[in-house]
Amino acid sequence: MQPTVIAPSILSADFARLGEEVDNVLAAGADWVHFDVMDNHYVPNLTIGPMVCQALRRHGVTAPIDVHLMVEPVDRIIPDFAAAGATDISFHPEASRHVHRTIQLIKAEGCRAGLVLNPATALDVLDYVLEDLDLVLLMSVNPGFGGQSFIDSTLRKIERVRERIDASGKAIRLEVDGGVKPDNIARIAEAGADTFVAGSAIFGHADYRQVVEEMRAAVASVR
Ligand SMILES: O=C(CO)[C@H](O)[C@H](O)COP(=O)(O)O
Repeated sequence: MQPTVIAPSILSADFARLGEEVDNVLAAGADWVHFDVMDNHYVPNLTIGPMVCQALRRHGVTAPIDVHLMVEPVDRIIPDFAAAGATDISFHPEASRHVHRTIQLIKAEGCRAGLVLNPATALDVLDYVLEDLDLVLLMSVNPGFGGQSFIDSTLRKIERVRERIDASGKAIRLEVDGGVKPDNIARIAEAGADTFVAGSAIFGHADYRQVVEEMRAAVASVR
């Protein structure tokens, strides 16, 4: 299993002070910046694009930027995010005509490639591409909005994906996104996740360091 990563989703940050918010959450001990891109087409919400990613790099952010593309079609925007400083780019299989080709495109652009599975997406989609991936991102809410409740059936899914990653023998991260909080993160880690996205739980709290430390301690208690 990969070392633990806590990746705050900036979807719940104060966009009017984004650079400062990202600085503060990284100073509080977060590992990655999780960057949610919504197009009002694949999901019914609209957020931020490559210019904002580039602005964070220009602001001085050096941490990995983990881009979650909720965008359809997806291929055209991938080079723009790579040029803007993304390190990890994940996409939904439904948003790509040719999933294998999209994975190769992300890698050719110098980024780590992830596939995102919605709560109702079957694991079959991993059958012929798992070993090409650097990351599997399991959504534990339906994509589109922050602040939703964790869907408990995701725990069984995390276990199944953990088995498949371990059987592959590859260094593939298992990331979970949606409704992750200090009081459920241990169960999520126990099921097999190593990378944890949390938006409202972190940015909705006055003390980012306290939440990040609480989350990391909860994960450490079961790993
Ligand atoms: O991808 C997302 C929604 O599509 C968000 O990253 C996710 O929901 C995180 O927010 P929260 O921790 O508040 O649930």
